[in-house]
Amino acid sequence: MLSRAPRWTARCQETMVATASVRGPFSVGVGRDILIVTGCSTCQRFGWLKWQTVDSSTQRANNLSGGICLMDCMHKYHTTSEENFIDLETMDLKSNHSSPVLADPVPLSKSRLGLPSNMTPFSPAAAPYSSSGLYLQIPRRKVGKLDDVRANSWLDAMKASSPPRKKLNKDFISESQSDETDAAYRTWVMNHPSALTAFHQITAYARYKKIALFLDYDGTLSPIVDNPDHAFMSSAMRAAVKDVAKYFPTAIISGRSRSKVNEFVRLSELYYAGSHGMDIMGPIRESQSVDDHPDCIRTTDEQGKEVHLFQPASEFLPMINEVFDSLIDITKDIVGAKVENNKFCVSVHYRNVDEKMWEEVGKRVFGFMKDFPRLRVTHGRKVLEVRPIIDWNKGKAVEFLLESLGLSHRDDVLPIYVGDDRTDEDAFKVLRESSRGFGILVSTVPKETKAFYSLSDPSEVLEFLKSLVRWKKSVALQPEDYMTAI
Ligand SMILES: O=P(O)(O)OC[C@H]1O[C@H](O[C@H]2O[C@H](CO)[C@@H](O)[C@H](O)[C@H]2O)[C@H](O)[C@@H](O)[C@@H]1O
Repeated sequence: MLSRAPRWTARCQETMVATASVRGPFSVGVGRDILIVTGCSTCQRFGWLKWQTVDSSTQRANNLSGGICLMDCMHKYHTTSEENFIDLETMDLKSNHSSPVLADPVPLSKSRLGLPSNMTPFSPAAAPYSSSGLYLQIPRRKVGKLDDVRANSWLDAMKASSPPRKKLNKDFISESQSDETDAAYRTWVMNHPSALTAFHQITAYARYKKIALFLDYDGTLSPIVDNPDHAFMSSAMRAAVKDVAKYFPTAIISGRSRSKVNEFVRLSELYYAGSHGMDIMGPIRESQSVDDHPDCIRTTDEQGKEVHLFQPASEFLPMINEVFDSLIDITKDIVGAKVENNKFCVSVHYRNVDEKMWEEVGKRVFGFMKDFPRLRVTHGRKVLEVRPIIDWNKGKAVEFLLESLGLSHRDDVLPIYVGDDRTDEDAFKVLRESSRGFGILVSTVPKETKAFYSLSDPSEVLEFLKSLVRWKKSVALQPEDYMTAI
């Protein structure tokens, strides 16, 4: 049963399930209905709502009636972490549609999470509390009402999924709006300094360490373009990535299929992880934990080199293919919609769909995915991404690759992850929480992020990679430093 009592600021309305500030998993009940809300210990975000029938004499749930995911995180959602502060008041729980998955509508801020101002996501939590008063009285609701909770949020998320670029924005917003935008960006950059401006700081820290570089592809190495098949990287970027890979172990971790990203990058000196890290080709090292992993096999790459192939979602392949075909079919009459097969995930692009039709795209995709409880839908940049519900993401991929490279559990290793999208947050978080390395978010607009530094766009990423190489070459001229860093 529940070990901690929620701290309530209770309020219940028809359009809102409940208003509460709580810690840890809790349940809310009246009569025979309870609502269980759990947060995620990994993301420290609001997690799932489940509603259950409860035995009124024992107050124990005896029959699972339904559940919805309120975020795009699929970590283990059961947690007793005191860090899970949840503020339902901030959730806009209304609308009339039903779907199995409700994605995170907007980036969550500390206040949205209900974190007290003196508590960062990394600080130990506040005092424990007693186990009394577990149930909040809320009006009995029809399941339909709970279903109502969802749809507006995915539409909002679709709209917010790729804010207009700052430069473009300036063409059609007023000067004062532009000033405001710039001021917000400047404030944000103070909290997430530019990795170029702070380059000396980064290298000072990296001087006696071995850097391992992890790079996202779309929006990081290649600019965001309308046609996903045309997201080519420039030859200057290719040369820079090739160069950094000479000095630092470098991997690309993309939402694309591994073969597609390989085709774009065409560099054999890198390691590649496709499908949001669910398809990793990494080096063979003497790492028992990698070898022992049930989803990992030894094979050879195109050059005949022995490699590790790790595909933790391989059992989902037939299902993903089926979903891919169906999603093509159900969106074929929506002008501009494009469905992309990323092997262990499927992307439904709506960048080129008239905004008036976005809701229709969402309705059809979420409606269809209702029949696939083992798959989930997350939001990328003007794209809905369908993927297996497994506890695997880009953060896990970073850990796996570090292990494969023999770089885990070493104090002298500095992993750096550069990415622009929400799925990259899992990697930023892993690095931040392990205090091992740091993330660099590529963004022209302020975003809630676990990255430490920022870069505005791929052209700055290029500059950063070139600076790393220049720095490394200069360090290499100093033999003792070089030897330490190897
Ligand atoms: O993890 P990533 O490498 O960043 O991949 C995420 C998605 O990237 C691609 O879509 C994005 O870039 C396209 C090309 O610039 C753009 O048209 C689209 O709107 C963006 O969402 C890719 O096509 C998706 O499959 C990936 O999931």
